Amino acid sequence: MADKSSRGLADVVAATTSISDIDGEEGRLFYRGYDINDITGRISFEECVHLLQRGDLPTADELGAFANELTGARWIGETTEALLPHVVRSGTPMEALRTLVSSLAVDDPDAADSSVEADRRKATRLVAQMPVLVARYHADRSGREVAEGDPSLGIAGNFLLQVTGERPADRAAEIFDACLVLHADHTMNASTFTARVVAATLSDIHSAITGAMGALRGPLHGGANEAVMKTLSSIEGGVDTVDRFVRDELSAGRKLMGFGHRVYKAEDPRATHLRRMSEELAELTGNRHYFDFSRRMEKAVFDTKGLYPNVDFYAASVYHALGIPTDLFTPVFAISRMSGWTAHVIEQHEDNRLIRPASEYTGPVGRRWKDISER
Ligand SMILES: CC(=O)SCCNC(=O)CCNC(=O)[C@H](O)C(C)(C)COP(=O)(O)OP(=O)(O)OC[C@H]1O[C@@H](n2cnc3c(N)ncnc32)[C@H](O)[C@@H]1OP(=O)(O)O
Ligand SMILES: O=C([O-])CC(=O)C(=O)O
Repeated sequence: MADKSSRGLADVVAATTSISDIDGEEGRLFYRGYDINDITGRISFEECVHLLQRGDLPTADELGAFANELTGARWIGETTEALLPHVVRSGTPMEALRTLVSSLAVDDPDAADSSVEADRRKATRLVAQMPVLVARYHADRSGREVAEGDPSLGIAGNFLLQVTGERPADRAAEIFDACLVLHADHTMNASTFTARVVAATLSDIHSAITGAMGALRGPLHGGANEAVMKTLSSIEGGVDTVDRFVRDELSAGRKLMGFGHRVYKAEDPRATHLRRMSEELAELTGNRHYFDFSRRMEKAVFDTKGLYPNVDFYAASVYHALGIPTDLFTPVFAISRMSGWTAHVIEQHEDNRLIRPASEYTGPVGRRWKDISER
């Protein structure tokens, strides 16, 4: 047994995986051996899901069949439909969606089957269901009918259609599709690790995903994209006030969300792509406000603290420009990460061992019981 604990399990190798890999020194990310820089903008999210869940990029025939499977699974089931009006009334979107994702298990046709083959079918279904669930949630809380889905659109385009109520421009759908690819998997991040811990008790895939949703929600993980938008929009004054804002926040000992990373010692490669997308959308929409503020903040944080932006930083201005409501940014992350989480649950179940690390005891020793009257 290791004789020293690692705070936050930093640098501990907690699993073997063939799904994704990171070179933190060089700032590189690989999905099943493909460099993210090579595939972003070249593969669709559907191809990415196939790669993560099934091991390879699909052939044209495989992609056709897989896309049909995904389109056919754009439903949420009677139980979730019935639960929806109850959960929209309270809590944040991630709280509601965590409950709703769990309820998807009830009407899943493979609910009673815990085989790896059934895991695969459930995994594909969950990827198709998540965007529908987020869109339905948003429509219900807004007191309107969800826009009718379009089976000719992929997951990205259909989601933008159903959330904004407007058919997205082709380029907007392409950019969002690339965002989904960029967020799909990231080795042993907190939510994926959570999913694997749950799966490793031989619990079911919906339980593992429900746990992952809870872990993703926090502002130190997926919740940071929403926090970034709130920070950017809280800055009063012009872009020149950003330097002072950053200085004040950092000198008060507060963290700036969207910066720093446990693994990357160089720029997060996803941030490089998202920065470009943010700039392109600023040009396309004719509104540079949040892009300019983001650039200035990035420079100020780097100059003051030497921290790089992570995936959540430029995702905020990109999602905002795409018309996605701020409190749906983390649910959007979950739509994409569902592909990685489910791939990891399958991998865990295929070669399982209970995940049960050790701990280092730091409490008192040698205490003796006293009767309650003497304590
Ligand atoms: C999809 C994702 O999950 S990406 C990450 C999303 N999360 C965020 O953006 C939240 C802001 N970032 C952070 O809190 C951290 O950088 C994390 C959680 C991502 C990584 O955490 P850790 O590896 O545990 O690093 P830790 O929090 O210990 O930071 C190390 C040092 O850098 C500082 N630091 C790290 N990130 C930040 C930040 N965003 N703002 C200010 N200071 C920071 C810490 O204060 C600490 O300084 P110290 O050594 O002087 O005390
Ligand atoms: O890997 C991490 O710790 C967090 C992260 O960037 C992600 O989950 O995408």
